[in-house]
Amino acid sequence: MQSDMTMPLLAECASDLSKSLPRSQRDPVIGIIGSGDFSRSLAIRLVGCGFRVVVGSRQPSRVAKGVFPDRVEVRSQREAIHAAERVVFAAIHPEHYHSLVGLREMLAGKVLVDVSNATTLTSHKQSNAETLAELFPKSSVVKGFNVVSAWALQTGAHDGSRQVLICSNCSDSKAMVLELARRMGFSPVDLGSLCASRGIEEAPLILFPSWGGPILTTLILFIFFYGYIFLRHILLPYLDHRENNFYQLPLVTVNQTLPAVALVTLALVYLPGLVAAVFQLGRGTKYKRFPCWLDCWLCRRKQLGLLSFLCTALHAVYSMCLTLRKAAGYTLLNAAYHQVKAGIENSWVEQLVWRADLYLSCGILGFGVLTLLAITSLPSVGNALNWREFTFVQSGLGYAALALSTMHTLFFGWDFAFSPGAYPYYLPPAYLLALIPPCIVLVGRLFLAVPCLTLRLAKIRKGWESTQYWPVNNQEPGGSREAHPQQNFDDV
Ligand SMILES: NC(=O)C1=CN([C@@H]2O[C@H](COP(=O)(O)OP(=O)(O)OC[C@H]3O[C@@H](n4cnc5c(N)ncnc54)[C@H](OP(=O)(O)O)[C@@H]3O)[C@@H](O)[C@H]2O)C=CC1
Ligand SMILES: [Fe+3]
Repeated sequence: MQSDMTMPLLAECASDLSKSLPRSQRDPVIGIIGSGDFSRSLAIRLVGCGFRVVVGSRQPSRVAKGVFPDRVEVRSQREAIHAAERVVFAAIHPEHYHSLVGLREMLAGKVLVDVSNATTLTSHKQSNAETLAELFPKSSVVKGFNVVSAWALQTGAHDGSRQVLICSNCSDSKAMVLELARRMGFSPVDLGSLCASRGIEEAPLILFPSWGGPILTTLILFIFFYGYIFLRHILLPYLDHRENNFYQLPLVTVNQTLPAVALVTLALVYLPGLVAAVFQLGRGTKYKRFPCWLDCWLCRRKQLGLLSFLCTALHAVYSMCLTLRKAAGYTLLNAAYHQVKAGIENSWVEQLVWRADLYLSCGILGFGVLTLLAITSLPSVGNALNWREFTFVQSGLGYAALALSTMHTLFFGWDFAFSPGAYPYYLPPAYLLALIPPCIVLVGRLFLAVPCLTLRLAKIRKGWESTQYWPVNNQEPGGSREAHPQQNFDDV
């Protein structure tokens, strides 16, 4: 590595990068080898951030006009490396790295950024960045800009995809690339030495890393409620008195399961916030780390909320299709026949009409608010909101959605839960079980709204700490005391 030899120059360049330079000839020149898709996205982003870019192609004349913005120069690979002050991106596939060996001396002393992704998950292979470092021992190889899709490079999407992972054996070169990433509007994460490069390269291959837990939770809830409803409504009546309800399996049982899963999942979105608030109140500080399980749970709320939304949407569609079923037609005809036989002319029951209307209205409103929550959780929409608006939508409207869904279920149950007929085989209806978590959350939220608790929590979230956390020789809060650089989770 060239860290010793190039240190003063690299440091100088790093400080250059940190300055907000006007778009002029003084802008740092960045070289990109390769004129493919990634190169194009990177170049657009770089020029947009005030850098001058020279793309190095094997055949510059073959690169169509308009592929790159006008401010990007497309030259030969040699010219691009020569023009680049310090940083050269290798935006070519790793299989072709050896084709650059002839340029080794030109690349000596420069920072060579490897952006390649792995194509397969292997535990024994050398990473692409390590291969590049072996091929170019006189250059400082920095691994970086992975996980970011070409789309994110172009749009600068304000979500997790803004995070770029960076590692290198040369700390000065790494510092420079970290600063470059920051100037490009990303949130770079320093992962240490080049040993971390394989993990970085393989990161994009790991599918839905943050969805595993929420999907598994939803699946377990689905299996539990489906099994429970099957047992209570279908299997036990069949074993008991040969009542054949198996026709309910594909639609009715699924439609009873979905709202139960949706309700519990939605409660699981708001439960960790309450638990976190209880932790903060109990500890009297917000600077102490939450337990890992709570941290992890808090980070999965968006996914749980979206899965709850999916179940609710499916429940809405299933419910609308219920009347289209053959079974619904037969049931209606049978009921009409029995009514005629019994000589009943008017079957209108005012109370049941109110019940059905309130039940439907709460359901529709709850679904509407949940849809709004799902839309605002999209990065492009969420970014258009300021912090207070986002908190209002995600927390205020979130609780409204939970309350409406709970009321929808309560109106569905009406007073049925109090009749002995609701407990065949001593099993309560599934919706009663599903009501437990949201009721805990709503009651917990009301409890936290008690003024003395709200005020204490607000103080803690503004940085106040209980006296037990003051250092012995500095009994004044806020004095020279340094906050723990740990958990700072306000959004609970
Ligand atoms: N960090 C991230 O998230 C992402 C990283 N990548 C990585 O970026 C790299 C480039 O990907 P992408 O732009 O999609 O690929 P493309 O196939 O679109 O472009 C590759 C370019 O490499 C150049 N090249 C240089 N030498 C050779 C050679 N010997 N044979 C063939 N081509 C050569 C070509 O440009 P020319 O003909 O002008 O020389 C070609 O346009 C890959 O390593 C990929 O893994 C890609 C997407 C996202
Ligand atoms: Fe419903």
